[in-house]
Amino acid sequence: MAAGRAFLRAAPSSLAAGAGRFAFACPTALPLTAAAAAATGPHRRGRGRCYCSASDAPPPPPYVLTTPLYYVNAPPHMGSAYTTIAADAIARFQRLLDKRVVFITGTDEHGEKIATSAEACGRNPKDHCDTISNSYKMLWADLDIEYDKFIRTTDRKHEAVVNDFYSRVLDSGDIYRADYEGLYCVSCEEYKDEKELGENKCCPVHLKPCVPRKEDNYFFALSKYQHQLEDLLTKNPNFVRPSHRLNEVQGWVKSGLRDFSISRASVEWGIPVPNDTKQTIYVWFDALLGYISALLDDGEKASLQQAVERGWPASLHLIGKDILRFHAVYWPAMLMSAGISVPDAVFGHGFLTKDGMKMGKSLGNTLEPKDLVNRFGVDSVRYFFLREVEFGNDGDYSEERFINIVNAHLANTIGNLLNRTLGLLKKNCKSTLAFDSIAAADGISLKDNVENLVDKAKDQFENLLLSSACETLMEIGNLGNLYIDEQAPWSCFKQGGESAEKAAKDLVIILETMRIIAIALSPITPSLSLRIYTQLGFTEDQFRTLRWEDTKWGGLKAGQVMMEPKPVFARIETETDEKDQSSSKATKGGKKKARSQGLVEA
Ligand SMILES: Nc1ncnc2c1ncn2[C@@H]1O[C@H](COP(=O)(O)OP(=O)(O)OP(=O)(O)O)[C@@H](O)[C@H]1O
Ligand SMILES: [Zn+2]
Repeated sequence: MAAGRAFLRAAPSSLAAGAGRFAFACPTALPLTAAAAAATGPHRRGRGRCYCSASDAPPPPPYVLTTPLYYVNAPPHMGSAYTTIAADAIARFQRLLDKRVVFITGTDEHGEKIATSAEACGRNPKDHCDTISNSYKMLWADLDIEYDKFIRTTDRKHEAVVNDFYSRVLDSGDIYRADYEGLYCVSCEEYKDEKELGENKCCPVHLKPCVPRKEDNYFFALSKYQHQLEDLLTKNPNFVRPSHRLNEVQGWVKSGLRDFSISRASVEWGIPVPNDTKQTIYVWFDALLGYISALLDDGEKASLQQAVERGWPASLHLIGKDILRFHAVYWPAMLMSAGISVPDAVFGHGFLTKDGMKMGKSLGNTLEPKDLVNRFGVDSVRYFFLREVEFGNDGDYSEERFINIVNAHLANTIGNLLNRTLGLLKKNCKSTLAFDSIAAADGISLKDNVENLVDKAKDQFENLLLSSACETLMEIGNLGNLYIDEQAPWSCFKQGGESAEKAAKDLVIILETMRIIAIALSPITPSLSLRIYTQLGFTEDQFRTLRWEDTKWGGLKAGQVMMEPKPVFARIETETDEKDQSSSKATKGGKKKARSQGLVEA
């Protein structure tokens, strides 16, 4: 195929299936949840619903979002979890906007590093890949990750797609054979330019000396795409985000692109090069294709064309900055060569660091996400990393900071406010709302402030400013706390009459604020949001069908009965807390401790 063909956006011929938890099959398209089918019939749009429209109009293209396919040289760590949590939050936000989301993750399983790691564990490579790939899946379940597709590069369908792709690039005249000599970092699986290496020719990421290598390989004519890549980056400045990374990529391209080798003669654990079984395909020329082969359903005809028609191009590749060159330079050029649309955007976030160094499997300086979940709960882990690290920049982990942030924001600002309010409602209103939230907020500025902040958070989510979105939503919580403290409904109830009526309205106002926070924060803290939502008297099924537009003020109606107040978030106890508690027990009968856990009224 000619390299210069038009890059048309593929019209999806059918729809990507959701995760296999839906019980009812729609006859025409996606499966439905039992509840959605019972409540609404088949023609609904959104997560867990079918997308077949009554008018039979073609469905809009899906929002395809990917994480890197993680290398199975070792089990996942907090760095891999960070990208996946961020992607999950973005996918959940897009689903709230009623987009048809295909969230892809998976594992990259070929190459020298995998073969070596398998040997070190005394396993054959396939068994090793099965074990490690599974550990990723288990961690994603622990972290409330709702992916739609999990691709493994050892899947058969993937191999078929890689073969088709290789043939297309060959037909474009972009593959040739040559000798190559250079310095290689096995951990990066990449030849390095000497000028980017540190002392003793060490890789700057892995701090290990690169080794001289000479091979007779197949090459991809990257240099041919210099102008097309320059054009792509100039005409579409949003292709690489954040903007400082675009500058970096433009710098690489401007400095001149060198063809790169796409096969390895010395590596057996890989997909054989078509028509040359002595070589295997270079791991990156294989793994990147996983984003396309993931779109295929299991069991369907596996071909590149079929996969592309399933929803390509990707809307967003979310990656760490370490693999930006592969995604923002090599990958679009490869796609151009094969006559396939380039993705809409690549976002390269920063590193989680430990003592200033990138946390990574090769350096072994990792933090275990499962330990953090066991100790602090999944919402804390998701919230802390997305709130604390400005998305795009590096961030260092500190346990003290983790505990302080999570306690201040999730336990105090959110959990305690809900608990105090529900406690007052139980004591004074039999846990039942006396007013609609719209009527209760008539003339109250808090309502306008909440609405403005929700709009701001939506904008921030849309622009991937995840930390800022958390901050904005916490501002709403702070306004709620300020409001209840200023209005002091506990004393108004005691006064009776109009004051008590006003107090009953104030409780509705706060609970409506909590309802809105629960929805808007659900991309970040889905479990916590569900607990808040069900305490407000809604069902889990209602929670699952929520959309962003449900953040509009007015969801709570008079007569709605709230649940028993139960702390929705357990404050993380520290040694200082324990000391405080023993002294407060002696003086105040433990009231302080109880309040810090969200157990008592103001
Ligand atoms: N310290 C980190 N901070 C943020 N993201 C990370 C970090 N480490 C890994 N990731 C995520 O994982 C991707 C790299 O995946 P990979 O499986 O190669 O893990 P790795 O731990 O970086 O491996 P290695 O240390 O061998 O390079 C990154 O692009 C990023 O998405
Ligand atoms: Zn390296």
